[in-house]
This record gives sequence, structure tokens and C-alpha cells, in this order.
Amino acid sequence: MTNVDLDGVSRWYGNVVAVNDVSMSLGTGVTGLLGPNGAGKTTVLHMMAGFLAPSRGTVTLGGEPTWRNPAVYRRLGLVTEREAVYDFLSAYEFVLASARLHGLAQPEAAAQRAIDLVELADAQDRRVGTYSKGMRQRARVAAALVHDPEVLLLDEPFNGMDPRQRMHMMELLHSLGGAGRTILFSSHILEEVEQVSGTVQVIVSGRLAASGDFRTIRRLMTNRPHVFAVQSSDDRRLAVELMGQPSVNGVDIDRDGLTVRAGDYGSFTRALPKIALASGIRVRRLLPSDESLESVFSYLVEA
Ligand SMILES: Nc1ncnc2c1ncn2[C@@H]1O[C@H](COP(=O)(O)OP(=O)(O)OP(=O)(O)O)[C@@H](O)[C@H]1O
Repeated sequence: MTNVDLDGVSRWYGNVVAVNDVSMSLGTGVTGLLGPNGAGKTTVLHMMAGFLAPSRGTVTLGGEPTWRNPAVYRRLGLVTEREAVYDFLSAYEFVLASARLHGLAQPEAAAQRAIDLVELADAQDRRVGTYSKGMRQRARVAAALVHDPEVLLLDEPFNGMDPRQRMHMMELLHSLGGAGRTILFSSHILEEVEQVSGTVQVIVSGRLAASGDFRTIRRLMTNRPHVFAVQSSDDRRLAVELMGQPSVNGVDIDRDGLTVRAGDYGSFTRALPKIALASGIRVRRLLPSDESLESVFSYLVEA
């Protein structure tokens, strides 16, 4: 079992603090690194991979510092966010090049093994330029896995994929994690992380906002005050009815309808249809109006 540990890690670029005093420990299986754009996810992954030196603190893999440590590079693979252009190569040639770069003793066998692992054998001799986004991404995973690393880091691996490709990649991560590897993938999409991994590290503005079991964190996120936009057949009367509800903290009314501040998501969304029904009011629209990831994350940080 290979642990990746961050201990009091900060990284700044000039005046920008990208990562601020983060400590976390990753074990085998799949962990999601969740956070809005610019939160510092890429910086964390690059420090784990030894691409980037921490400004403060230590990043270790199996107890060894990752920065400038070639022995550690052999034990990890990184799939970066941006795709390099290699359209003229077949997947096999591309993965083989990676095997040779690693100086593996039997590069051909290693390349074939990695391609089989990501289930790309049927298309391995076709140029990558003819591949779908999902297939290209799997070719890149194969290249990162060619030296059979214990740790695999992936930066936004689901970006730009359609649902089927996403499902396929999720299954692949599951099986790699199930086989005893330590896998960390970054994402800014809550549902994506929820589907792939039970363990999550949430990072916001460079700080670790929450960490651990996904369900606990999900609960933290939904059991927070919410703002809803509501439109109905009789907004004034509905406002009066809602004000009598313990789950409602406040109601504003204007031309566009009601803005309702509720104590938490569940009690309000359960109560609203009952109130409307009892008062003979038709609800035409119910929209959570503060559901941006940033607001959810900010709440977590402040909690
Ligand atoms: N080389 C750099 N020079 C200066 N600032 C940087 C550099 N790299 C990242 N930053 C800044 O550090 C912060 C964290 O960036 P990072 O790319 O790690 O975030 P992220 O969570 O991966 O976001 P995204 O998903 O948008 O890539 C951002 O404010 C970013 O602008």
C-alpha cells in the first residue's frame, strides 16, 4: 500500500498563494480532489508528481519526498489536463514511446499490457487523430500506466467527455483502484466525484475545506441555508403561507416572484408542495438560486 502525504504544504507564485497549508493523506483506492476552477487542484497534483516544489511543507510518496526524486517518478503516473498533440501516432506507438522514455526492459510488452488494461487493443494501431475524446484519454492513461506505477494522478480526466465515455473512464478508475493502486483525480463537478469515489478532498481557494467520506460532505453541503426563486399562481398569498413555516427564514417578493431563504434544502423542498396544495396555489417554478459551486464551497470553508 502506497500513501501519498502532504504535510503543511503551501505553494505560491509571486504574490499568488495557490495552495495554502494543506495536509492530506491518500491511501489505496480512488480519491476525488474536488474544487472550483482556480482552487489549486493542478498545483496540488503537480507537487505530488514532483513537477513542482512546494514553497513550504513536504510532499511524500511512500515516505519519500517527490520533488526531484527520480526513484519516486518510477512509482507514479500523471495524466495532465492538457492534451499534447500526437495525432500522427497510433495508440500503440504513443504508449510504446512512453515505455521507452521510462527505460523499461521490455517496452513492447509493457505497452501492450497498458493498452489491454485500458481496453484499447482493438483500436491500438489506428492513428490517435481518428479517436474520440474518450479513447484519446484512455490512450493517455495507458501511457501514464506503462511502467505499472502504484500511484496514478489524473487532472480533470472527464473534461469534454460524453456520458458514455465518462462511464467507461469511471469503470477504469474503479478497477485500477480496486487492484490496489492509489488513484487521485481532480474535478470541479460534484456528481462526477460522487460517482467515482467514496473519499474526497475538497479544496477551495488553496485551502483544504473538507476531507473524508463523500456522503458526510454531501450532507454538509445540502444541510446549509439555501436561496430559492419561486413563481406561483399567487405569489403574495404563497409568501404569507411560507412565512409561517419553520423551514423558511425569509421571503422577498418582487415582479419576478419570490426569493425564499430556507434553513436547509430538504425541509423546504418537501414542505413547499404540501403548502401549495393545501392553499390551492400552483407552483410554476422552483429554482435554487445560489447553487454555483463557488457558493457551495464557500459555505463549506466558512462552516
Ligand atoms: N505558473 C503560475 N503563475 C502564477 N499563478 C499561477 C500559476 N499556476 C497557477 N497559478 C494560480 O494559482 C491558483 C491555483 O491554480 P491551479 O491551476 O492549481 O488551480 P485549479 O484548481 O487546477 O484550477 P483549474 O481547474 O482552473 O486549472 C490560481 O489562482 C492560478 O491563477
